[in-house]
Amino acid sequence: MDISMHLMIHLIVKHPTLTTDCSLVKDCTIARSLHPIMKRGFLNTKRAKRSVETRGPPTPVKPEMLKVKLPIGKVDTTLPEGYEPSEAIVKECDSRNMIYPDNARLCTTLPSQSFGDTLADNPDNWTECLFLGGKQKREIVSTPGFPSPIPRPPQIRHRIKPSRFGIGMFATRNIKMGDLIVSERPLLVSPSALPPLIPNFPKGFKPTFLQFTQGRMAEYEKTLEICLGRMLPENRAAFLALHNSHTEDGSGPIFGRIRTNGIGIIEKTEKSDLDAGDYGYSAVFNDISRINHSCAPNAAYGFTMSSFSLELRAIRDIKKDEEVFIAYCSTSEPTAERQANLKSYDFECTCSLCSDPTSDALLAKIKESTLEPSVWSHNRNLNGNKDRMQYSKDWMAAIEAAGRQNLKEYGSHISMLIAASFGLGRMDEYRKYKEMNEAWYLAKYGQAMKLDFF
Ligand SMILES: C[S@@+](CC[C@H](N)C(=O)[O-])C[C@H]1O[C@@H](n2cnc3c(N)ncnc32)[C@H](O)[C@@H]1O
Repeated sequence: MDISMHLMIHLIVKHPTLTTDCSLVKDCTIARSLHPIMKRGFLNTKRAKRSVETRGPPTPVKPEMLKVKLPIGKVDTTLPEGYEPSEAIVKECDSRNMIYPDNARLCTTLPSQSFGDTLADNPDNWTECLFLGGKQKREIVSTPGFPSPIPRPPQIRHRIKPSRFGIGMFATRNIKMGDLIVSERPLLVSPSALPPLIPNFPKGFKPTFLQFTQGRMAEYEKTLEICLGRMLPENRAAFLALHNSHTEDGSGPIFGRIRTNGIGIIEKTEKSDLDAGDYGYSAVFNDISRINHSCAPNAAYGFTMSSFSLELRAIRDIKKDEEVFIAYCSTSEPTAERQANLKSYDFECTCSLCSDPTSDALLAKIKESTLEPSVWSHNRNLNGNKDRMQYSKDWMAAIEAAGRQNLKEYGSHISMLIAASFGLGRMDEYRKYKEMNEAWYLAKYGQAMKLDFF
């Protein structure tokens, strides 16, 4: 008997539901029991009787209670006496299944993984995904080319090691703007917002908004435990080794790490409401989640659906041994707004911009610099094009001196230089700015955004 036959018999014995044509790790859906435990004989136990007595059916909830304002910092995390998160009812399904009800909480592994596969079999790794409904899985799996191998730089260009801010990522060689630093498949993808899980508080208990949110987070943690339980042990250990800046606000250890390390990869489709399937999704990574924040970052990222990986690229040239930074918040906001947006990460930013009192005034001028209509108007006049070139070169130099190449205005000035150099027939400069433009766009928006110019 050959080794693959041995393996198959072993798998079928170990996983009796497995048939020879279905060796893939199964999906599962997660529902909730109204009561904490649902085992044979459950209703005869003391705990169950108490539960049946004290818990009613979930009470209707006012929509404002479901608004996603998560606590940060140190808050009162006590939950009412008698409350326990509901037990999850897990139902396995064939991982080739694509149709799931909109309200299903679906755990699936992408790309599909075979039973017994190890990271040596697939160094590109797998992602454990929690989706609300089947829409995201259908969209991802039907992406042309999915699952393509993750792109790799020609040599390893990053290292994870201690930094001023805990652990961080560092460049192991000089990296040019636009170059790939690393691409990585997430360990976990899950909804960016808290799903609408209503806690079953004891009958008659009227929770405050904070208590209600604490209950929702406790319920959600149970779901996340199931996702984590499906991971390869190495991936689970890597996830749990990540930093958690939400240890005192009631987020569980898994949700806390998602809040600390998650990077938005799938936008929600509707801005205003959070129907199932319209949730945005965020991803947590082994290496990329170690990158610290700067408001003047030297790297940016884009998610590529076909390889299901995040591509991290240099948004400006990076020197060997320099720390790699991304921005955790929008960098086109003034300092006070940025600091407020960073509160949930539990640190005060001390980057070169946050510590420079003149940086907000310069930011306002940079934004205005691309709004000037005379700069953009079609200009065949030779002097006009010369003026435009000088204007954009000066602004690019100012933006570079501030290390703010990640601002979209930097890209606008490169585009302006392409047009003006073309108008002046300066083809060497034209080619130089066109190359720069390609590198910058790739870093800023990833593979998804390709710009055709001239
Ligand atoms: C996504 S983790 C980054 C990796 C983290 N340094 C680690 O040790 O794993 C985010 C956390 O890193 C720290 N951090 C990131 N950027 C920082 C900065 N600019 N200043 C201070 N702390 C920072 C904060 O503790 C933040 O909650």
